[in-house]
Amino acid sequence: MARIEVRDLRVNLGGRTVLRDVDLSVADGELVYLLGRNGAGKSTLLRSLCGMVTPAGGSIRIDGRVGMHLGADAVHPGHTARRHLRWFAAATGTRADRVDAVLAQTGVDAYGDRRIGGFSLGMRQRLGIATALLPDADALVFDEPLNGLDVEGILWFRQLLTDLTRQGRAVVVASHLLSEVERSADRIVVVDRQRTTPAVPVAEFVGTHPDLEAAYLAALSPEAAA
Ligand SMILES: Nc1ncnc2c1ncn2[C@@H]1O[C@H](COP(=O)(O)OP(=O)(O)OP(=O)(O)O)[C@@H](O)[C@H]1O
Repeated sequence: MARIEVRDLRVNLGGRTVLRDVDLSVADGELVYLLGRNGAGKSTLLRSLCGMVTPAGGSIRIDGRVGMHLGADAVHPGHTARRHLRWFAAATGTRADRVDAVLAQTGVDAYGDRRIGGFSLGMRQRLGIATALLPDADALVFDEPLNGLDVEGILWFRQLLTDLTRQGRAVVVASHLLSEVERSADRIVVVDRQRTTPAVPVAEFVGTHPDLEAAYLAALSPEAAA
């Protein structure tokens, strides 16, 4: 049984269907990237995995804990990074000593006692990544974690994803950065017209196209009909 199992998922938001017929399985040690246009439904799928959106149909099963980073702004600006993580640890029943560990792991320890309201986007992304790492989870979900990271941060995050999957964790990431997807995805899913394509390995997805970008563009529905 896969760590993450989504079957026939349907999600309605604001009176309209955002996702339908979504199936997705992610095994331990696997990194699946979600691609798709702005507004396609990637965040909605990730939020559904995390139990933050109630599906209108279908099922979602995740075996074990989920670590989540669903956006750089899901924090109280008046708190320090350390206080945010302590609060989050208490709220999720996580051992308090993991706060210092993830602060160091993500580099947030350099500004851990500053208020989040004064953080740059990259600093907030790192804090979000720290929050996802905090529960030492079996499954991890990251929504556009690369936006705002500097070059060293992007390299660091790529290595982090490799480490997380080598440790046997199931990881799902939404991103528009095809260069990163190409480098590290095990499988790719495109969210388009409320549906998802089957999760396939990068080489299979690219097929006879010259590169991932060409394959991705070919996989999209015509924009006018989206
Ligand atoms: N709370 C909400 N109420 C109503 N509609 C919503 C809500 N949240 C999202 N939507 C709609 O659901 C659709 C999917 O949005 P979602 O944020 O999942 O897209 P996305 O693929 O993550 O986009 P992006 O690449 O821009 O981050 C959009 O049409 C959006 O307007």
